[in-house]
Amino acid sequence: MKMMRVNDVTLHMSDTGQTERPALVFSNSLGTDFRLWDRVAPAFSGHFRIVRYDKRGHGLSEAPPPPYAMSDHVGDLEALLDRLDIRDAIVAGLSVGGMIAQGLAAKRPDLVRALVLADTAARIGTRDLWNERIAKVEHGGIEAIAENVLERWFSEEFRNQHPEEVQGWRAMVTRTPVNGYAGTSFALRDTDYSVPTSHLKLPVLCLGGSEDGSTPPAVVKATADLIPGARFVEIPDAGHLPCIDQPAAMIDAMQAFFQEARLV
Ligand SMILES: O=C(O)CC1=CCC(=O)O1
Repeated sequence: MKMMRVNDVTLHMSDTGQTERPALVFSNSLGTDFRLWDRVAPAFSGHFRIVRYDKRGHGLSEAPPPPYAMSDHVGDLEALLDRLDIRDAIVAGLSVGGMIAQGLAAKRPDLVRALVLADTAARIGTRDLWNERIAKVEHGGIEAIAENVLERWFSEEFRNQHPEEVQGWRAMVTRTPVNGYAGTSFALRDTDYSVPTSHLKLPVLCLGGSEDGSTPPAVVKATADLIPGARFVEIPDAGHLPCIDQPAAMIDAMQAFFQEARLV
């Protein structure tokens, strides 16, 4: 276990793969920890230094009281990469992790060489949606929203075919500290990166799961359309977490992008 204190918060992280090679950094979604990438990260460990971390309020990282701002999450990743002496990373972020990646690329272009934005957007949801979600978890805990979260994360077919696995993901989301879940929901509520994201100038791959109930493919594509030269790929039979239900397709799309953009 590796813990690092940066930006006034203690983060749980992992730093593996080829330490002398360029870094591929993963940032995960609301209610998940860095095990989210267990099926995808190993495919890249021969070519890259692989950095994963639990953002504040998630996994084993510290969970300060809410609210959080997206700039807190961006500042945490910025400080983590500075501390690890990493420049020119490929940052792959899913959902809010993809927003953190967009924010980092806009703030510190020296840290980010390319982006993989999976099941994310420049703005996710509405103010009302996040206010309602925050009220529910603050009153009823994560249990109060768990079933709805799983319905957005996974297609009905996946939930029927993999009930034990879905139970594991349910455990992950319900064990997320309320402070962390609500804190990050405030950050989502208050963030619209449409303008800074439209000014990004780097290779970007946007991925959308065809069955994503949270950021449907059209929403992801609308963000891809904001970014000059960004490529959009829809992953068939994938929900909000293609790294879980379609990891091979996600790996293929990333590998093709890395080759095309001469990142490997
Ligand atoms: O809707 C959900 O629960 C999924 C989600 C939205 C932002 C995020 O990171 O995950």
